[in-house]
Amino acid sequence: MADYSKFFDPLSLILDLDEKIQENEAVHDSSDHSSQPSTSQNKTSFPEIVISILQTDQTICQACHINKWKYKCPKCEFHSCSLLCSKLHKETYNCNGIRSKTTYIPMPEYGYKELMSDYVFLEDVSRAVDSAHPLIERAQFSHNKPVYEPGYYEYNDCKDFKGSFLEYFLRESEMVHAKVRRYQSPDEYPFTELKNLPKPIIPRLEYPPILKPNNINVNPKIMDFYVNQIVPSLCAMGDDKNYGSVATRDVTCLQAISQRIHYGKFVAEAKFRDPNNKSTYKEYIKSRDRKAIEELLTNKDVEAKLLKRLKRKALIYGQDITDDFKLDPEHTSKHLKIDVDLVVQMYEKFVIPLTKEVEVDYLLERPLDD
Ligand SMILES: O=C(O)C(=O)C[C@]1(C(=O)O)C=C[C@@H](O)C=C1
Repeated sequence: MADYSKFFDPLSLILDLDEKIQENEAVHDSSDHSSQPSTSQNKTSFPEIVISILQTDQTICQACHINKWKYKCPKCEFHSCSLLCSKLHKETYNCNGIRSKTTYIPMPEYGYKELMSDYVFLEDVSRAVDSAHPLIERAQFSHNKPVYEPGYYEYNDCKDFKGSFLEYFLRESEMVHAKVRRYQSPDEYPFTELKNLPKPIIPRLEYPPILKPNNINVNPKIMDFYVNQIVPSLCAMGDDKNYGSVATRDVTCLQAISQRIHYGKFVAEAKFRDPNNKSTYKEYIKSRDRKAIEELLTNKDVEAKLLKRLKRKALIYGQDITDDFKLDPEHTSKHLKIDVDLVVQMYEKFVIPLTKEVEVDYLLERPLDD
């Protein structure tokens, strides 16, 4: 953040100084009538006055140092009293006044508005693209069934592991990630049970405690759907022997889908905090009415928009850029590396419903008192 201790408008400082000096002199002049003799030693010195102005109390505008502040810059928290002072701080600190989506906000100030704004931001960057994009990469390889067959390989470094090559590779990846505290982040959930993962080797990061404590983890469902439905329908039949490449892509896909779906917890928290719906949510939660909760949090318009955007993005990112490539305005499948309709269907039939399931589960576990 900018160092405001050095910020001042010279003109206001002079005016302010003048005022302080006059006040100071008035105090000392009037003290002539008191029992305290006025001496040059007990007058406030010039540097002291400057310091006292620069260390103004927290209620004063940080631009003019005269008026009480009224506005707090959403980006850098600069306090200003007027449009003019706000403009001045923007110019001086080259601040655009737009709240950074990644800025940490202390929990008491983190309400429905911030949660929704973060959610919309994340929705943009991660909900549609990030979880669909890796699928395009995975679709470049054949199904490669052995990757998913338990016991296909024996693992010399862990003889008693009987899972598939994908599960082995996922577990190894998650062990490394656990060491660098990936699963302490409230939007990251491992597929491997936490008790089988090593402790982080670096200290815990403090995240704003937005979510209420909960144990919801739908990764077993995601794994099942991914291996048995997504991969076989998205990839060409057969075996091209690229097992390592396939496993790396699978891990990326699974993590992206998992993050997207578990993000439902944040969405649910935001929806619950919405002052317009809070009491209705509470009522449905108290009566354990899953269906009513789901209906209340469903927004069909958002779903339709999301699917439309997903299709557009998959069409664009899924284009095969060959030498004779020309952007196909009709988006015909001639240059496509992925079955776009299948991706959309997958979201419609599985990703969105499971996100909603997470939202409902979270709300049913959430304490009602705040
Ligand atoms: O955006 C929301 O409001 C959500 O709850 C998330 C989501 C989704 O999975 O994308 C789920 C349910 C809503 O009907 C719309 C979208």
